Amino acid sequence: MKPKIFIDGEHGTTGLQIRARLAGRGDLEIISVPLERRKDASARAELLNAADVAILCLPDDAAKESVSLIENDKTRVIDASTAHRVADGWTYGFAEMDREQGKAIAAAKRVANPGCWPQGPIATLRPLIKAGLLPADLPVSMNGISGYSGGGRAMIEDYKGKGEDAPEFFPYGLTFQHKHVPELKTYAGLSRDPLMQPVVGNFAQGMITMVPLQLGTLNRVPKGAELHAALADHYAGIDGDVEVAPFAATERLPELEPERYNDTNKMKLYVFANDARAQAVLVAVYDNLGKGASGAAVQNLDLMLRS
Ligand SMILES: NC(=O)C1=CN([C@@H]2O[C@H](COP(=O)(O)OP(=O)(O)OC[C@H]3O[C@@H](n4cnc5c(N)ncnc54)[C@H](OP(=O)(O)O)[C@@H]3O)[C@@H](O)[C@H]2O)C=CC1
Ligand SMILES: CC(=O)N[C@@H](CCC(=O)OP(=O)(O)O)C(=O)O
Repeated sequence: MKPKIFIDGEHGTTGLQIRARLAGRGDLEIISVPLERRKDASARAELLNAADVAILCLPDDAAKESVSLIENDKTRVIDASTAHRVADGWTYGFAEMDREQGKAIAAAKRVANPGCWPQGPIATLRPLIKAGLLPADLPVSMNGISGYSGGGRAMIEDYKGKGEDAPEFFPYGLTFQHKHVPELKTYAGLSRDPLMQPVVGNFAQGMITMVPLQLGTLNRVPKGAELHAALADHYAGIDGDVEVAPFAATERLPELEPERYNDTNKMKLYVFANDARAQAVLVAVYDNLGKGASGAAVQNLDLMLRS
């Protein structure tokens, strides 16, 4: 029998992308709620309990409701919302973050799909902190730019409605309480709250995250080549969609543009450094709707179905 997959929120931005990525998959049976009944709890409960895997592409409160509607031991869940990312009993769905994380996801009943912003900084910081090259108590800031699809249907409609009048570069999160701070802190392995300074741009899809590092105050200042070697070593041992670019000193790199990996599940990491200044920047380029959401959800689904 083919595994039954229910995408709760299948008519929203993330849900539609997951549907598109699963279209033509003869190994799965997609079970579905009609558009007009998408918020009907009894219709969703029926499908949630019939599914082998339910993928939740909903606002946080609705995702929590969906989990509470599951009354059996069989239905496994991938939650794309922020609701369960640091919750007990949930496995964080970033398969490449550790050597064993893919196995943990494969065995899990409840998987929290990562947020788009934290994945890049986690991908770079976690291996470097684990390798002892950066201390856990390093004060970390991150910045970056995301396409407006990161804000879901409401933001997409807002940007499309404004057209040319939409801001090209719009910083937000200016109270420094972005909803991704807890998962970024937890999975990067930081002991202090990171400062997140996101920007949304006037383009639909794709993102870049950057973590600037002032290394001069550390007891032992790592060289750029050491940071790069530790990252390259981590990802060389892990099957997945994260790649580390060669270490190169360069003023500008044309491939550093946010839309570069759109419609893929790829994430590419870079280390830029100036040893004389004891400064470095860790960069990640990926698709907010790919590795940042729907692509990661499909990657996690495949891991879970193989177990
Ligand atoms: N967009 C992105 O880049 C990313 C999004 N996410 C997360 O994924 C989740 C979905 O986001 P996204 O797809 O962007 O959001 P959208 O707003 O585009 O889609 C959400 C969907 O859920 C429906 N919905 C809303 N409330 C309920 C409810 N109570 N019961 C059932 N369905 C409901 C919405 O219907 P209606 O539109 O009619 O309200 C809509 O179809 C969110 O938690 C988001 O934070 C995660 C990573 C990245
Ligand atoms: C551009 C934009 O607004 N992006 C969203 C993040 C999208 C995302 O990752 O959402 P979840 O954590 O809910 O899954 C934001 O910063 O709130």
